[in-house]
Amino acid sequence: MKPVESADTSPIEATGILTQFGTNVIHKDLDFAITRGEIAGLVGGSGSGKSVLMNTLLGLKVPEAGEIRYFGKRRSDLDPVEEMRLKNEMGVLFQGGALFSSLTVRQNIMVPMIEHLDMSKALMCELADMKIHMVGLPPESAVLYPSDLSGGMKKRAGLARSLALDPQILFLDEPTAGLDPIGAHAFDTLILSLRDALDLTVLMVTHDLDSLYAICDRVAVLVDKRIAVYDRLDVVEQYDHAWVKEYFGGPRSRAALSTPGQKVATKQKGATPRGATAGH
Ligand SMILES: Nc1ncnc2c1ncn2[C@@H]1O[C@H](COP(=O)(O)OP(=O)(O)OP(=O)(O)O)[C@@H](O)[C@H]1O
Repeated sequence: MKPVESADTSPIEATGILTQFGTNVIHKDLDFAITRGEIAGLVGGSGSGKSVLMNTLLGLKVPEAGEIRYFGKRRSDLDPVEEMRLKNEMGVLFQGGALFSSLTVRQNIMVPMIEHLDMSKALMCELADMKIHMVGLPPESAVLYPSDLSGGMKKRAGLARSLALDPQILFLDEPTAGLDPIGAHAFDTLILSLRDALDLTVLMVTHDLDSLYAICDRVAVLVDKRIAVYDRLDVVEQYDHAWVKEYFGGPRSRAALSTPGQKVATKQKGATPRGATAGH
């Protein structure tokens, strides 16, 4: 399912983005392009517009100006079939998992399948159970309801649903929020292994410094309504901006860098210990 892909084009490239609500300008002259196969972190102060940017890249909010290309093509140039396929290429894990409380885990995962795939229910069940296995949930969780799940299990169930249609791009909104350090570390490891196994491109909005250091190839900083810097963390840390200095030079960042603990085996820049819970 790679209809709009061309080998060396960015899965998502946004240029000159302007978004606003009434007179409240959220992004101005914002440029951002994700490289295929990377895990990109997106950080910024509270209210800086990270979620709005994610929604804009997902196509849920139309920018007032600027252009977003998906695999090199403008959304407005896609025909209805390509548009539908593009939607299926983007999986999203919203904060809290956003599971339907009246459906079991398996049924939750089947929701996008029923909407978009033409196959038997039996096959969908089988696929849903594969996703359950993929995210490290026990098989018996298939018939549990969200209220029966722990916070970490809910995240995994949400992740399984976001993978239901085998997307190429995965959007994660605060995936480790609310998890204890051990659960968060396990989730980081899962994201990394899924990226490698499924050749995913991942955009992760997070306040979790440990996650940033553990699994992100590059980190984008959203300040002053635009992406001020988007690079490896060792470069971002040195970026000359007051918010960046405070965020990456503050006590929590130092804790993330120095606390002994587990490491996520990663192909990128040295993995970083997860110790104190980070956030801001
Ligand atoms: N539907 C909306 N209508 C009006 N204003 C909105 C809407 N959605 C978001 N905003 C505003 O856009 C700005 C950015 O919000 P956004 O949720 O993207 O911030 P954020 O960086 O994700 O913050 P946080 O880290 O606290 O979650 C805020 O000022 C918010 O009030």
